[in-house]
Amino acid sequence: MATAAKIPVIDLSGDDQTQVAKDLVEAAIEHGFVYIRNTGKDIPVEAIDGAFAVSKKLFDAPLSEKQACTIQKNNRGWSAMNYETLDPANQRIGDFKEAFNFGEFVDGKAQQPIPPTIAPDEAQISAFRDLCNALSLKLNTLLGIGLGVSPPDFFTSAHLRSRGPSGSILRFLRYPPRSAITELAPGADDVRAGAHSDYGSLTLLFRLRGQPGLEILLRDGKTWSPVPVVPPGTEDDPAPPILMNIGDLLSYWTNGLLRSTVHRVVFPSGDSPAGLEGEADHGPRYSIAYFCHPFGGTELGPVPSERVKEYKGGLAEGNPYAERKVMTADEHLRMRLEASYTQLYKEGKA
Ligand SMILES: O=C(O)CCC(=O)C(=O)O
Ligand SMILES: [Fe+2]
Repeated sequence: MATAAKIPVIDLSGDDQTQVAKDLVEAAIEHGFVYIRNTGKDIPVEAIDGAFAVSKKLFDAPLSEKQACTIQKNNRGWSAMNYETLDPANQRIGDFKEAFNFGEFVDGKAQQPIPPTIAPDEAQISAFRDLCNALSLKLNTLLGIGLGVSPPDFFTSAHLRSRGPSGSILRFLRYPPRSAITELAPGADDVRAGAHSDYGSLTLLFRLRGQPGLEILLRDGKTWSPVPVVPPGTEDDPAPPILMNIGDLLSYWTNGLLRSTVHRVVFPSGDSPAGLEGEADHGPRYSIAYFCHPFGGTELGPVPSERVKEYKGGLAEGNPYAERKVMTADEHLRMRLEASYTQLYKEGKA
């Protein structure tokens, strides 16, 4: 039986920030994933609880309200069950999930249609997105310091709003239990989210206790390893850690030194795998992701860092996108969206 991934847990509030930066970079090189201990300093626990409450409300809203917000080529809005296919080469049908993507807000107002059911919560969603953005900037700064990039704020400055619009997205996700799916009943090989790497620079992921399902592809390129929601040492924290992972753009910027690790979400298997006791769940699963992107025109060549220059290793296993194929952040995003939303882009070409 698969054993839980041994992903390091980091406390960003450590006194020695140089050490924190180094630990973060080592985890990003070795695993591409790191747990950020959540003691409520960067993102208050109430803000996370509040965001999950709004997410539940959103997905429970009448279908017509969600359909009126159907996802567009700007990557904003609602994607219905099976609409997105994260691993088109290997999936029989699309992901068994619903998702809602929020792009930027201006003065607390969404710049896209949102379901009337959550209109009273608009400012709260905007504030949560801001908190995620601030933590992402902090992590980008630490990565720059830990890698010895010159200047150390190289990554962060590519993410400043003043540089221009970015593809950053706050995403609410709801995965129904297998038992609740009547049409297109999932078969043994079907997944809640197909194997993929993330499209931005880095991702923050919020999960709920007892709702497992995320797996990462290990360095052998074939073993899937479950990622516990509450890893050892964090059981008494006020909230599960925030999971941070490296996306394709930080892989490009570092010639693959930082790993854009392939991951997926599966249906619960029934038993708790070793290290995941208490995480066998049969109800719906909710998660929230913040996909941090630099401004769209950002060029993705390798950054000025000796560590990056010296790196002659490989790219993340099973990730066909870990090597740069395009020049800018916008071009990359467009390439990835075209591959996972075939219907949306086919309609446009007709
Ligand atoms: O729901 C999760 O745990 C992960 C979702 C994910 O990987 C994604 O949306 O990119
Ligand atoms: Fe992902």
